[in-house]
Amino acid sequence: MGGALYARWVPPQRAAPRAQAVKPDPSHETHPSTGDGEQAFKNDSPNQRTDSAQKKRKRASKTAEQPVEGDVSVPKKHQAVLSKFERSSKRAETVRAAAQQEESEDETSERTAEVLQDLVPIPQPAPVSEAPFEPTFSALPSWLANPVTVSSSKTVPLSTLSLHPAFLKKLNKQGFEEALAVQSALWPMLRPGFEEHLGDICVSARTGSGKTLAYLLPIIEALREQTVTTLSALIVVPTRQLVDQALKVAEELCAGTKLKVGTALGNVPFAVEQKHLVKVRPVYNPEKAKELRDRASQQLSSAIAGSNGFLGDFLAVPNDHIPEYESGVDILICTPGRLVEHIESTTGFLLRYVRWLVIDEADQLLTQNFQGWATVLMNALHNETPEDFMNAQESFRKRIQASVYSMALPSERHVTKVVLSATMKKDLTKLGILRLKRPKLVVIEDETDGEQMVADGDSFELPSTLSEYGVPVGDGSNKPLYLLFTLLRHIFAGEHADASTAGALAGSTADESGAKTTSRPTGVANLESSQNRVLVFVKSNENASRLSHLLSVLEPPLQPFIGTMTPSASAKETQKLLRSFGSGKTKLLIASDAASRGLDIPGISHVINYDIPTSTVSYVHRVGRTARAGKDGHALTFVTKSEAGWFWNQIAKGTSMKRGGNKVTRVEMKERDVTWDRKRTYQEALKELQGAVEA
Ligand SMILES: Nc1ncnc2c1ncn2[C@@H]1O[C@H](COP(=O)(O)OP(=O)(O)OP(=O)(O)O)[C@@H](O)[C@H]1O
Repeated sequence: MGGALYARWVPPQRAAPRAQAVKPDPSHETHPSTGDGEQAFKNDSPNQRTDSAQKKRKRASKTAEQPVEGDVSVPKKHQAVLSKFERSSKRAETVRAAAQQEESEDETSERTAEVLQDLVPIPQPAPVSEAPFEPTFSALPSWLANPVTVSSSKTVPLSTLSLHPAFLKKLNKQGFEEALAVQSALWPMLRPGFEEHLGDICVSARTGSGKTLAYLLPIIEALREQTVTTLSALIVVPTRQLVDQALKVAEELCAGTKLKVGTALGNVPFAVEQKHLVKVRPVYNPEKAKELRDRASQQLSSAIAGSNGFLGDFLAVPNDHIPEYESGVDILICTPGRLVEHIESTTGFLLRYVRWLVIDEADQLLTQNFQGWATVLMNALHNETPEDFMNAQESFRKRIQASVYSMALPSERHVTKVVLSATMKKDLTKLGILRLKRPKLVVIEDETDGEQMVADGDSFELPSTLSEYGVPVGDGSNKPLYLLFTLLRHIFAGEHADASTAGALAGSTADESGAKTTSRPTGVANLESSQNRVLVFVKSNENASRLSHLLSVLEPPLQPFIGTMTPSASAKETQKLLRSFGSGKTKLLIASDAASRGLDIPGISHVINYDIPTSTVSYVHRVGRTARAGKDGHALTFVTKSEAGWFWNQIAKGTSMKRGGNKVTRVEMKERDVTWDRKRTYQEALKELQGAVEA
C-alpha cells in the first residue's frame, strides 16, 4: 500500500541513467481494476481497446522511470518529506491494525458471552397474584342459601316449653322428657308467641330425628279447642304405611279433644272414604230449594247433568230442604293420589278452612308428582269456594264478610305450609310449585360436620349413633350365604359370635382398618330371646320373595322368624306384619325400597343392604330405619366387586354424606367360611327355587 502512494507522489525524473528500467511485458498486462486483462478486454470496443492500450503503455514507461526505494538519487529535501510521510503512514498502519485486533477481540468475547436459547418459553415475570374468586351472588334465593341452622344436639326440657299441660302429660307418659333438636327449633316458630314465624317453613333434618311430632304437636295444640268439625290441616305423605304411622301419633295427641283425624289412602272403597270425609246434612230452606228444584228439572230434562254429585244429594234430601256439606274430619292425613281424587270428585270436599298444610318426605313427593298433585292441591287451596258448595259456617262467614262486622275478621286466610325431608334438595323448580310465602329453611345438623349445607349443593346427614359397614361379597353369586353367615354368626348368635367381627358389627370395637372373621357358622342360637331385629333391603319385590324362600330352605329354624313385605299384601296384612316386627316376634323383615322411607319401627338394630341402594338418597333413607331418636344402630352393605368403586367413593367417602366424624368400616369375611358346608344345600335350594318359579 505504501508503494502505491509513494508512486503517486513521486514527480517524474527525466534523466536517470543508473536507474534500471523495467520493461513492460505485454503478455503480463492486466486490467487495472480487475487484474484480469483478458476479461477486461472482452467488454471493450476495438477503439477503446487501442486507447487504453496506449495509456497503459505510457503508464508502464512512467513506472519504469520511477526510482526504487532508498534510491540516493532522490533530492534531500524530498527525502525528508518522504521519510516523514512513511513514518506517519506506518504509525497510521499500526493504529489501524491495533484497532482491528481490538474489534475482533470484542467480537469474539461478545460471541462467547451470548446465551444460547432453545425452543423453550422465554422466562416471564412472576404473575401478579389475584384474590380467589368469591361470587357475591348466589343462584339460590337468600332463604335457601342462608338457612337457619340448629345443632342436632340441641335438646330442650319439655317442661320449659310452656306446652299445654295435657300434651306435656301425654309426652311424658311416652317417656319423652326433652324436645329433640328439630322439635325445639320448630315449635317456637309454629306456636303463637314472640318467635312465631309468619310464613312457610322448610325443614331438613336427618332420619329418625322426630319430625312427625315436630309438626303434629303445634297443629293439634292450636286446634284443640275446635268444636265444630272443620277440615283445618292436611298432611300429605308418600305411602300408606306413613299415613298409618302419622295417624297413630296424631290420634295419641288428639285423645281427650273433640278433634277428628281421618285418612285418605285408598285402603277402602272410594265411596266409603267420601262418606267419611264429607257429611251431607239436609237444611230447611224452602226458597233456595224451590229455585234449585227449577234449575235441576231443566238440567235433568236437557240431560246436561247426571243425578250424582250435588244434584244427587239435592234430590235425596226431603222437600223444602237443601243439602249442606260439612267436613267429617279436622285433620286429614293422606297420600297425594287419593287427595287429588277427592279434590276432583268428592262434592263438598272443601279446603276453604285449611290453615295447615304439611308435606312430609317432600323431596320424594315433589320429584314423583303423581297426577300433578301439587298443582291440583295448590289450585284447590288458594281458589275461592263456589257458593253452592259452601257449608253453614262458610255461608255465615261470607254474609259477615259483606257486612260492617267484616272489619273484625282477618282479611285473608293464611295457610302455613310445613315442608319436611331428611334429604331436602334445594330445588327451586320443585319448591316453586308449592307457592311458599315468606319461607324459611331450617337445617338440623351435627356440629362435628363443621360446615353448613353447601350454598348451592345438597348434603345429607346420617345419625351420629349409626355404625356403618361395607362387606365385600365377591361377584355376588354367594350373597344368600353371606347373609346367612352374617345373621347366624354375628347378629343372632349371641355368645357364640365371633369376637372380632361381632364386636365390629355391634359397634363396640369398630376397627377402621377392617375386621376379619375366621370362624364358621354355629347355627341359630338364642334366636327367640335375641333383642336384635334386622331389616333387609333388596332391589325388588320379587327378590324379597326369593330371598325369603332361599333362607327358609337353607336354614329351616329361621323360617318362623322371617317376614316379607310385598305390595300384594293387603293393608291389614302389612299392618299385622309391621306390628309383629315391632314387637320382636318377627326378627327378620325382607323388604324393597318401598319400606325405606319414614318407617318408624322401634328396636330395629340392624339394616342390611343385601342389594346395594341405587342412590345416596336411597342409602340415607334405608340406613335411617335404625339408629333413630338417638339410639344405636348398625347398617351393613353387601358390596360386589363391580359395586365397590361406587360404594367406597360415593357412600363411604362422598362429600355429600355427613356422618358426624364416623367412618364406614370394611368387614372382610372369608368366602370359604361363608360357603363352608352349605354349598350343596345352596345349589339344591337354587334348583328348588328355579322349579317353583317355572311352575
Ligand atoms: N322428644 C322425643 N324424645 C324421644 N323420642 C322421640 C321424641 N320425639 C320423637 N321421638 C321418637 O323418635 C322416633 C323417630 O321419630 P319420627 O318417626 O318422627 O322421625 P322422622 O324424623 O320423621 O324420621 P324419618 O325421616 O325417617 O321419617 C319415633 O320413634 C318417636 O317416637
